[in-house]
Amino acid sequence: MGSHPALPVPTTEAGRDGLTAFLAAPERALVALDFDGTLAPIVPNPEDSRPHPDVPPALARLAPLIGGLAVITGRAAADAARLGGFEDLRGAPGFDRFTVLGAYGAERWNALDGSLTTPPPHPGVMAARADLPGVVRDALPSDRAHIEDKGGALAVHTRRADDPEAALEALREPLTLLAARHALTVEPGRRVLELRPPGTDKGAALAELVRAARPSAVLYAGDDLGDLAAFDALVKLRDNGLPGVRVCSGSTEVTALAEACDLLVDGPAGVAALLSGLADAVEGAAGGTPRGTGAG
Ligand SMILES: O=P(O)(O)OC[C@H]1O[C@H](O[C@H]2O[C@H](CO)[C@@H](O)[C@H](O)[C@H]2O)[C@H](O)[C@@H](O)[C@@H]1O
Repeated sequence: MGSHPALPVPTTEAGRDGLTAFLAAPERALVALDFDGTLAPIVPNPEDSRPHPDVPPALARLAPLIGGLAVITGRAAADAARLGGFEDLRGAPGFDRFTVLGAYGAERWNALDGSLTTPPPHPGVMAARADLPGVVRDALPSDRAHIEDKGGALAVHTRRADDPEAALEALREPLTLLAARHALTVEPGRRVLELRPPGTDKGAALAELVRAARPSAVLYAGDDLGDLAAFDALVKLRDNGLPGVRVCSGSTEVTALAEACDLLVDGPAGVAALLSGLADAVEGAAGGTPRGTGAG
């Protein structure tokens, strides 16, 4: 890896190779980013989630310099586009190729035309919706949890409970049984257990983006347990010859990603600094001129 003062150095050799390959041909590189905890700081109410203030300018600088930019999130795709302010970026340089893969890859929002693709409602979600309030009440007679109805999935949050970790543990078994009754899967996350349709994950979503865009390198950043599937997919892609970097947006709530990553940064502020550092490095290498129109 050449010297780029604005860029942190990955701690693994594969990560350093990934970043070197990224910077060698940024106009063919793919950047895929998780939303909550990676672009947006964690807040008590999911509806209040917004990108860190340094994220939009960093994305605006980076998008025209690279081959492809995507958000892969557990949020509904339309919700992420709205909360992320991505609708406002439509028409901005480089955002014609920007896409949000929501619901762990089951939904897609395209910045090019604002189109949204969602799967038909899953019967298990519809059935579990009716049972869920009672199951939560029975599991937590003396504490509270908040149900987030995402349309295609149901998330039970304990962040606002008196004892969030104990509440999560009390919910784990009853929610697992409820999910099994309705052919759903339980997706654990930061103080949340989500009931969602099976059949996709962030690893499959990332692999599909790579299959479609055929980038020369890929960088994925995430913070939560659902992002481990994307880390695993990136390792498989690397085994098959595609260089890549796994970036962890660090937190004290989830440590598994920090142990599995090539580069640890300090939460969404650190992710924004990394994105901006990438733009600096690309612009520096090109003598201040944006590098091209991309391959995505
Ligand atoms: O894949 P992501 O973009 O990371 O989305 C995962 C879940 O994120 C949201 O929940 C998390 O963020 C909330 C807002 O900061 C926080 O209150 C909660 O404790 C976190 O778990 C979102 O609400 C979920 O729907 C997403 O699945």
